[in-house]
Amino acid sequence: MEKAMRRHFFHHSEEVALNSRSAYVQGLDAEKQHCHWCQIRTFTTHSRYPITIVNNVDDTMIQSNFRFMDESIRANDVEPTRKEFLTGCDCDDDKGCRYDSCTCLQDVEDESEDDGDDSSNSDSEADDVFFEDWHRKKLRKKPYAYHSNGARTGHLRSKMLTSRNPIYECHESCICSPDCPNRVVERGRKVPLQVFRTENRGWGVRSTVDIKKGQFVDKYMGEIITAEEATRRRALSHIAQRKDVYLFALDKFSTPDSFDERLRGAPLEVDGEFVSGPTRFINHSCDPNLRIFARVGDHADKHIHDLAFFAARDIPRGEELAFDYVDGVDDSDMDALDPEKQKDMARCLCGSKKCRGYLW
Ligand SMILES: C[S@@+](CC[C@H](N)C(=O)[O-])C[C@H]1O[C@@H](n2cnc3c(N)ncnc32)[C@H](O)[C@@H]1O
Repeated sequence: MEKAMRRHFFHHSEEVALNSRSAYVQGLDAEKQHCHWCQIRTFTTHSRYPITIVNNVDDTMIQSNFRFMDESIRANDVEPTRKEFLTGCDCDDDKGCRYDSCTCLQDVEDESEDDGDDSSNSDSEADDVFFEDWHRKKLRKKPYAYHSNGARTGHLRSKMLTSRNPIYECHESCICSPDCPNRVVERGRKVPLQVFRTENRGWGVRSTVDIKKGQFVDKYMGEIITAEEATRRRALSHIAQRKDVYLFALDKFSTPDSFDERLRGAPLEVDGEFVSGPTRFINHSCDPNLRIFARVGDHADKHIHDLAFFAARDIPRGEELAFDYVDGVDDSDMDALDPEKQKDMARCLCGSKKCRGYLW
């Protein structure tokens, strides 16, 4: 690790490059492109919320064919949505985005809006003044995904946190401002993350600050590829069915009778094995402190929705971050209950009291 640091600072620093012959400079540029520290330093939020890599266990480096990116990249055959189909809300006041008229929330199901969770953070006086007019009586509040007042502003509400509902956010095509309370994932990671070497499960991830229940941590990034390409990569992978651990299907809105043909067929997938952000190193736990949610901004981009990690409970700094790789799978369906099948299964080393014993 120390060797790699030295190589980084002394062998491809700006100063050396400027004073060198051009071929040498080109060589250094190529070297920089493959340097994990250089890749991380290009992240937009790195200076405020740095990502660090530490290994106090052994000499292992992050695999050299891995590349850190702070946004997913679309494969060439995955077309972006045509501009004329992009839409946003026309709320000219951010507070309006909490109400029925905000088109970003048009697909949010109208459940009881009072989940008992917002009681300590009921609308502020400013909110009350703004909506004391007839709007307040006429427009129904939507079950908003985030707290919008008090200490928990921007944190996912408890009811949402335990659900499997997607998150609908306002976004860059909307009239509301970039400060709209309904743009949490869009504003990006605000938690410094550390990729660290664990004793027995390769690399893992932790935060160097405390994280609050419901707080957004980061997105899962990778190459966005077609279902056919994902199948091809699974077949080619030397890690066989374990390739699935890096592939996430973007299937939250997929349904055979959708009017959007992109949602009718096999969904796109995100492959984070070789190109991804720090969340690609998050390990599994049977008693996880994170949950992953589908998040959509523009409704025309449902087929390419984000995958966003949120804290399922308060997480003290330094505690390893983990999510359940098989969240939602009924325990009774699991092969882990069958002693014959256990022979081919990977042992789970999460160490929690609730450990199911096997990863898959
Ligand atoms: C998405 S990667 C996570 C990062 C990985 N530890 C690394 O070093 O690249 C998933 C792999 O991590 C390991 N892993 C994750 N959670 C584990 C657990 N609870 N027990 C044992 N191995 C685990 C398995 O090898 C799994 O294939």
